[in-house]
Amino acid sequence: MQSAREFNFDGLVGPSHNYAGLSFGNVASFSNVKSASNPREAALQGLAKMRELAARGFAQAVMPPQARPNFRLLRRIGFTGTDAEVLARAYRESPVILACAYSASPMWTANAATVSPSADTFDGRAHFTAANLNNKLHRSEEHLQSTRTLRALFADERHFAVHQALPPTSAFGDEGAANHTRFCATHGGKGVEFFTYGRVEFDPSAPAPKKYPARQTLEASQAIARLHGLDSARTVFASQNPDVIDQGVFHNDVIAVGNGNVLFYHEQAFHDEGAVLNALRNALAGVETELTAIRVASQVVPVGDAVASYLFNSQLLTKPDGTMALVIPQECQENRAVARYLEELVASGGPVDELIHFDLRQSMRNGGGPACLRLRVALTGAESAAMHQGVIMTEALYETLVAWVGKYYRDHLEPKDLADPQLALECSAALEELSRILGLPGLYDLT
Ligand SMILES: NCCC[C@H](NC(=O)CCC(=O)O)C(=O)O
Repeated sequence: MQSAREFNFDGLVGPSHNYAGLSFGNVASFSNVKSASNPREAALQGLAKMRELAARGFAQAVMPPQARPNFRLLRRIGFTGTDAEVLARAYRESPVILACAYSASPMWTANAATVSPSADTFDGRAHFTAANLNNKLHRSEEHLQSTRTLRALFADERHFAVHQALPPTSAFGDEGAANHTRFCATHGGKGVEFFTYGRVEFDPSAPAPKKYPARQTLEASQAIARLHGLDSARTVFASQNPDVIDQGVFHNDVIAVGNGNVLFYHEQAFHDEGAVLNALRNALAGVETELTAIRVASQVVPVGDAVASYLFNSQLLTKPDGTMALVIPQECQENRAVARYLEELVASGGPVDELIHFDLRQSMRNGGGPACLRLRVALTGAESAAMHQGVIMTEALYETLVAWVGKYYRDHLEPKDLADPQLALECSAALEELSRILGLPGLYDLT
């Protein structure tokens, strides 16, 4: 067995970060619709998290933002003319579609792809499948750039396979790693891959939410397991609890998180809690690992508090001494039930003995917490040497990126600003310079 480290690839917030209320079923996105955003602060909050975790010795990398606005989308649906004319007409005729073309959402890289480390796959390569995100117009084209970016970062086909997104239809609704967790004894050893879904396309009798959409289907999760060549004895599929989707749990990572042998979850997360725990225990026995389940009861933290605080959208990170830290948003400290629970958790003598909190308010206002902002990629030493090195977070890269943000980012953006042709020019100049900083020429197709 090779040793491996888990890298967290955090999405760098783009220069047009904004609140457009585009995600029906995501409570925060809906309630902050059309409020003013601060792209500069958003980017700096994300960078501060990356810097701190890198400084603590966690393997940390940055995933570049996507080009905005998406002129290809706007032109394809009939907005013609110069770039400035396209923007003016889209703003006049359909400001919501202009907002979709300007969506901030690629910053949540947990939705960029599903990743299976090489220890789990049939050919011993790390496999990635870009998520089609086809439940929402504003996210449905992210996979094009995600595939391009992943292929630029993980170009060496001896080590990596980057699959294109699943067919973009509701039968294959796929939201990437937000509905996927891997359990293992060590990152380099064989693991158990755990897929959660909200709906089954071809079984109308399967549980499904009534009010809000289920974004992930079983069919999509199964397709990814097939593409990655996972061993069925070490793969578990589980239905989310449709009732909690209807309370704002639009991705499973809003109500559960796993790391190593630990599953930290809310008692209402799954349709059949007992069956999920049994399936995980059995699969983990095959890799000589025992599941540690940290279950949070509704009486202690009601689902509403979990959604409001993003307690479970935390990162559970293994520290060098084997204990775990929970990376939480500041909102957890501000919610009385959650703050009290967390105090008990770290004092309990269990695996989690430290809390690391960050102010991620700009992201949280769109429904993205610490876990949404990162894509986990466990890599062996040879694999991490083979990936593109320019995205690895260092103090020097942090400082360069802070200066870059200072040069290009506005500190105030309102819906009407999306029609300003100057903003589009600022975005493309910023990304052109960023691709130089990261050593990724040709990262963007800016034609
Ligand atoms: N993993 C967190 C994803 C949050 C994301 N929010 C958004 O797209 C909101 C965008 C807006 O409303 O402007 C979503 O719901 O998919």
